[in-house]
Amino acid sequence: MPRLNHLSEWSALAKHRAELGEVHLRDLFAADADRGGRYSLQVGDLYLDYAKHLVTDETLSLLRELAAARGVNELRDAMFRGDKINFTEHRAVLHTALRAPRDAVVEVDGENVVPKVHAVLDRMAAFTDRVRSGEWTGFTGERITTIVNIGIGGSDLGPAMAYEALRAYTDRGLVFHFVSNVDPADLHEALVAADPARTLFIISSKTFTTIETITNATAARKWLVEALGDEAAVAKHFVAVSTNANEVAKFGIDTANMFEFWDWVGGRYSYDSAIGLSLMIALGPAGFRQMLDGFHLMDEHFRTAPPEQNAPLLLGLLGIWYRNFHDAQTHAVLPYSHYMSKFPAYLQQLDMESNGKSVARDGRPVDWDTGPVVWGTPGTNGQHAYYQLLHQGTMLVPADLIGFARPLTELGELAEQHDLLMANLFAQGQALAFGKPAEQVAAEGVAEAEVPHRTFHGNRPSTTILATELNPSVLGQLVALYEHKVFVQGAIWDIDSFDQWGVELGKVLAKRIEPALTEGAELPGLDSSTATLVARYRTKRGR
Ligand SMILES: O=P(O)(O)OC[C@H]1O[C@H](O)[C@H](O)[C@@H](O)[C@@H]1O
Repeated sequence: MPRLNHLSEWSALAKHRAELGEVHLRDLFAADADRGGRYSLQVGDLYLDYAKHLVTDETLSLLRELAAARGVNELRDAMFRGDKINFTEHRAVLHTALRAPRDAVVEVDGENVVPKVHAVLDRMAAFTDRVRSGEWTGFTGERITTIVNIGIGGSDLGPAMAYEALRAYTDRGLVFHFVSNVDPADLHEALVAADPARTLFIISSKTFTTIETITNATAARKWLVEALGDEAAVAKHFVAVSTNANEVAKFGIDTANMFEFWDWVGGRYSYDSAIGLSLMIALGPAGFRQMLDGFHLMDEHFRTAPPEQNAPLLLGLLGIWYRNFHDAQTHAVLPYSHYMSKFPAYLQQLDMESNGKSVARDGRPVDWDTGPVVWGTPGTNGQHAYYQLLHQGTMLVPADLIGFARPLTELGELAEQHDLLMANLFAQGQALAFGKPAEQVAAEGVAEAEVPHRTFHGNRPSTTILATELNPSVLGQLVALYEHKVFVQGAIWDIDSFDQWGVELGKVLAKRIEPALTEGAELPGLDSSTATLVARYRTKRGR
């Protein structure tokens, strides 16, 4: 297959981009009274409005032609089939099997993995029921009331994000902490008010060798054993989630208390696996299943919907349009929901660890840009902080505005504020797209010298995702939408979206540097900048 930028479909898009020039959304809307209706999709509970994008019918069809030329559908089918599309690690990529129904068949090396998936889900559900009912007690017979997930990256961000998003559906009698940082402050804050006799630790690590997680888990075990005065307490207060039974046993957790997953689940695609155990305890097995069904709904949509109606394909292609043909370097995700506060951070790993690559499948450097910086915080807070740059800065920042039509019933009378929240979402999409022309500003009587400062050029693209309400299924649909969007982009950029070699070097160097900090070990050949920092640190640390 020719390199991406040698494809005629690529050149056609570049030519089209030049021809479109600075066409304004005001004109695109004026020319088509039904643009808002035509440029929209409904998938499950998600309504996607993509009318406020700098695209025409021709742009969209050229983008779809690029996807076809890059074999996006073929690679998608290979992923769902269990082919080893993670080619640098020779692994299948089957997070979609984690949410497949019980009777589905997905084979890896000739073995159907779906029964294994459901066997673990069943064990998780049984354990969850025991913890929630109080049947599973701590070492001294007390009921478990605090659950601490210790994990990092994909073994933290998914459950932490989803717990926050779905708080209203959780057992409010249980307290949850998600400890990830090797900064001792993180564990300290989780334990400071916790009662050891009532605390359950879930040690979540695909490899069970991640230094931050093992360090925190070791400290937690020490805290527990010291408090309860018996090593035997570990069995009642520690469970593990991992693919690596040997390391779990070495750490001292009985593998009977281990929940398994597999090497064909990438870390950042893993929270539907046993990595979601803390979340399942929070939601209960039925809520967790609703979430998995939401994921599955989007999987099926992605797998079967025609290109014109395929939401992940569309979002992926729009991202390509801005990244590669408008030089947009970042992508903002702006949820208009307080509960979704951790969603952008979750997407950062999903997107940036997947597509922050610069080597193509053929081993040569890419000659095109790949993944953008993904960032964001909940609206409306961002409006009073960085939206200034979105509206009047010099960068083009495509944005996803995410909102929910119905407020949660739990909010009671407070739900009245929801309309104001959503009015802000709609207003921002409108302001970004259409701006406020100088003539309009001047007509309002603004002094001439101030007119340019108060003018909004507009033409800043956004997708609006309006979901019915925030619930487990809808969250699953949303996350899967982004997973598959990232997949589409990786396929087009011709990179391996499922490895993460870029995180390795720092880990190796940290291991080398640590003995220099603790024991003053020599570090031959250390650069003068790092050497000075190390020496200064030791002095200030009193060593
Ligand atoms: O689950 P673990 O093996 O502990 O890995 C935790 C995380 O750390 C790694 O360095 C990777 O960058 C992540 O993809 C992974 O999710």
